[in-house]
Amino acid sequence: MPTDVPEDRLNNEEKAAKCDSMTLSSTPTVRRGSTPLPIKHQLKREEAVHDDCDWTSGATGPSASPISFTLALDDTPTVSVEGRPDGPLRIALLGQNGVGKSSLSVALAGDLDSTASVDSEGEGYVRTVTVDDEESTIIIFDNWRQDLSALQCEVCVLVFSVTDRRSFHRTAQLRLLLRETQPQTPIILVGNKSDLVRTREVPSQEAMSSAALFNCLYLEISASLDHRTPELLECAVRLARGQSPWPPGTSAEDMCGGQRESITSRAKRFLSSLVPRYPREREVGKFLRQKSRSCHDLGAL
Ligand SMILES: Nc1nc2c(ncn2[C@@H]2O[C@H](COP(=O)(O)OP(=O)(O)OP(=O)(O)O)[C@@H](O)[C@H]2O)c(=O)[nH]1
Repeated sequence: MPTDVPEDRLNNEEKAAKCDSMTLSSTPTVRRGSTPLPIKHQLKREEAVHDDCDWTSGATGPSASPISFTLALDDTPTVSVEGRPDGPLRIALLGQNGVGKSSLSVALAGDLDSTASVDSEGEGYVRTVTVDDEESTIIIFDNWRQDLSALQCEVCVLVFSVTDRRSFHRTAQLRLLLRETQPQTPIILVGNKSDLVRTREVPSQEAMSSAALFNCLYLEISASLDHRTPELLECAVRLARGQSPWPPGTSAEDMCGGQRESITSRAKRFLSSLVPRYPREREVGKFLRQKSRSCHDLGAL
């Protein structure tokens, strides 16, 4: 597994840092997904869109196992936060443009009118959440645009779109950079847009394997449909607290066990339950098979 970070990519991150003076540790700024970005950000967005990520990462094609909520490796991924952080828990969403970070941060922020604060000063959604009967204040950072080494957060959520292979490659790059700059920060790999089944480019199995390489969680969600976003939020909060991502008293087996059966096998099971299994039907089947065989042997007619 490569550990060296390509120098040009690091330079890009440095360039991005120079272009932008925002810092996470200072007062956070807030941006809604629909808020137009300043020109300099739009330019950076363009650059990122045209950023050529030519990483090969295995087979493409239809998803072998469309598991939507999965633990990649073991049930206790590296949790590096020593003790409980004092301040708000910072959750940073990173990923290529258009993968759904803004949509996800809004989904994670919940009901903005009552639970999250969005103002013109910051760049993050602040809300109070109760996870496992414990209240925590969290800040969700939608879009980190600076040098990754300056990123300060308790959990990094690397988002890609399952319909965009390049965005998946981008998360691999980001993970390498993060492991270089802050190896202790827990990472959650998130495959968004799982609702777009027909245009999927990244099979679940491949994403899981990739996450396993980095010993991080993999979750498949749909920010638009708010599918699995509550689970993501809970996992992120627990990891940020320095806990296991799963609810107390449960394990990865408990969490994923009920979802192991793929949609394909569920569909097969459903279809086979529709096929009549009466003796008369069997008789008809036998007759048809005989007839069919007889077509190959005209002498039998
Ligand atoms: N079908 C589907 N579309 C989604 C989902 N999440 C986001 N989108 C759409 O994807 C597009 C991009 O979403 P954004 O949330 O703006 O993505 P982003 O990563 O914040 O993009 P930038 O702000 O450019 O970095 C929008 O049209 C969203 O409606 C999803 O789960 N399913």
